[in-house]
Amino acid sequence: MTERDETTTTERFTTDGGEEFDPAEASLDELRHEIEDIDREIVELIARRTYVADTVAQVKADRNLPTTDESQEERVMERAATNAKRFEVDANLVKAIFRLLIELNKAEQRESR
Ligand SMILES: C=C(O[C@@H]1C=C(C(=O)O)C=C[C@H]1O)C(=O)O
Repeated sequence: MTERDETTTTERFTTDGGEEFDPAEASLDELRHEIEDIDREIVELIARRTYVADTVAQVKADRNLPTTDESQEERVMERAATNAKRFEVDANLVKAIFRLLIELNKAEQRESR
């Protein structure tokens, strides 16, 4: 008997293949799968945001408007902070992410002009 066997009172589970595994590890695995799904959704949302911003860029180009719209950027940043508070996440962190998203769009918009 190993030291771990003597000290643990946790019920033992087996995988389909009959190997023993730690239930704490199993839930860690489930949680990581959940994170994986969320991460894919985040990338999908970034792609959607980028696509719409590209369309905005085309409209601006057609109307001879500049790529950058600082007042719109301020509105986006303010909304990001409001939503961060609503969902109880760090507003500075969320704002930093949105700053990056905006810069990403502007870099792409400049390239396509
Ligand atoms: C997408 C736009 O173009 C730029 C990018 C923005 C963004 O990514 O949110 C906001 C303002 C603009 O500087 C826009 O004007 O709405």
